Amino acid sequence: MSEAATRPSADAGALIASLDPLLRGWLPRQRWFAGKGRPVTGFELVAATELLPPGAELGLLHLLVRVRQPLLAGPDAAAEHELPADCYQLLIGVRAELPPPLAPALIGHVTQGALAGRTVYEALLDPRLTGLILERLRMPGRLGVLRFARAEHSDIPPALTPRTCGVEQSNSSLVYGDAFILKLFRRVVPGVNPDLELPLALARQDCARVPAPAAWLTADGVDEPLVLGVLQPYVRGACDGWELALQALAKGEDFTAEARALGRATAEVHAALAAALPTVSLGRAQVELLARGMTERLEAAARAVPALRPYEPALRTAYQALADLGTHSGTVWTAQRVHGDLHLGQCLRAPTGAWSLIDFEGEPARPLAERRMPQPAARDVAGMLRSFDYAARSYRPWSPGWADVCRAAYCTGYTDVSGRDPRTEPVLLRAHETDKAVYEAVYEARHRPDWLPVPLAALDQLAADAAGPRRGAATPGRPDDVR
Ligand SMILES: Nc1ncnc2c1ncn2[C@@H]1O[C@H](COP(=O)(O)OP(=O)(O)O)[C@@H](O)[C@H]1O
Ligand SMILES: O=P(O)(O)O[C@H]1O[C@H](CO)[C@@H](O[C@H]2O[C@H](CO)[C@@H](O)[C@H](O)[C@H]2O)[C@H](O)[C@H]1O
Repeated sequence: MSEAATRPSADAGALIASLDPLLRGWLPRQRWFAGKGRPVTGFELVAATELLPPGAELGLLHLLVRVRQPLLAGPDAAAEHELPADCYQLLIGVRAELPPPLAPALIGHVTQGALAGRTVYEALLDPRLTGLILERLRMPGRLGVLRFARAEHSDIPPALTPRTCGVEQSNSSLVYGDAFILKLFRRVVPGVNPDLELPLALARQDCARVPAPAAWLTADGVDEPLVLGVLQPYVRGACDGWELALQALAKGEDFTAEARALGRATAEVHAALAAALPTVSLGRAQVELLARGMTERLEAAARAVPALRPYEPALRTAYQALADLGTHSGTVWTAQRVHGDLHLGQCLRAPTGAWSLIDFEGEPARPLAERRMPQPAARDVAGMLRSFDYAARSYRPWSPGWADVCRAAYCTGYTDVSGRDPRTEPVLLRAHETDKAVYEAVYEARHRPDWLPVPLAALDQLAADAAGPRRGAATPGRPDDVR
């Protein structure tokens, strides 16, 4: 293919036909493949771009591929996507033969078409090819449907040594010289990706809590624009909040100072987001809509995860209480852009002790339009409160007291900066915490069934609280009712 043949063409059609049998076997095994549990019935090429034309020795193809899969019942049914077929970003290396260190990258040997006789493989495991991707990002411009952009004043040195980021994740990341990290989105959805939009908005506010995008990769000229990757400064020597929380639990150490610092960091990011992007007042109709959305997610989740069904009637009352408050008391909440999937794993602590927040994509299974809607800041607060509970419950013996004090310290830190204590809105907070735990139950049923008891235990407690406050617990509305 030449550069002119970067849109689907007869050549490109032949290319995908030749890769089809190999991708069918390889794709479902990838951690980031969102369609697990449903058979792959075919591929449709959206765009193919040669980042390095496959010459005699080496080639690099950038593919956007729609994966056809039937919708089945089960946990997936709660996670409808807005596209008829999910679109994935693939970076395919092409060689005559794979050198032994690249053996784990193998996708397969092509037997037909222009690449017949060649070996194709996961390009992100090949430093020669990932180095080339960074060089492209350093030079703004277009290649086929791909557009490489760079932030003004960003300084990206050449020839930084690339390595893959070892963690299991929903996307794929590459670290360059411990100076930058490039996140390449795997399942890509049309429209503005909040993982680029929000960090750019925060950078405009000089918010130091979020690494500012240095360069990014998008596609246009396809059906709708797509955000494909974001390069950000790498927080060297950082440890994420989840690891730190587990270490503290293992050593029997207090984590409340960190929890309070995290509360402050969250409030700073919320303030910067509220300053950068529109906020709205949630009147009666909007609160009803919010509560209805939560109820519908609960219903869908209960259809998909049978273990949720016994709690459904009691959990509904948490949402009803939210709707009632909005309707009858005239309470008006403010909604703003939020992180959307905040948990301890999304918080990085630098060796200096400073916390950064990352991964503003929101809950990946939710439609993009929903993820980009202004929401009460309580949504992120609830995500973090759930995360302290997760950490405490994942450690044996379970130490509920550890979670209680962290949750309270987090809220105190949030109040330090915002002047608003999230605990003074217990109905709003409880509804969001319930909604988050319901999401987690679906997430765990789908990805990590062994972890399902963690959100279920929380839902059990939330359902009991909805029926009446637990004995010895503070009255709802009192600041210490957060646990
Ligand atoms: N700016 C950064 N500095 C250091 N490490 C980072 C940075 N951004 C991400 N990471 C690391 O990469 C991992 C995955 O990043 P994340 O944005 O959460 O991807 P995903 O959406 O695929 O989960 C994080 O858990 C963290 O370990
Ligand atoms: O991969 P993402 O960061 O986009 O988030 C997804 O995976 C998370 C698990 O890796 C999941 O988080 C849940 O488990 C965490 C512990 O592993 C816990 O700290 C979180 O509180 C809990 O929600 C997240 O929900 C999911 O979207």
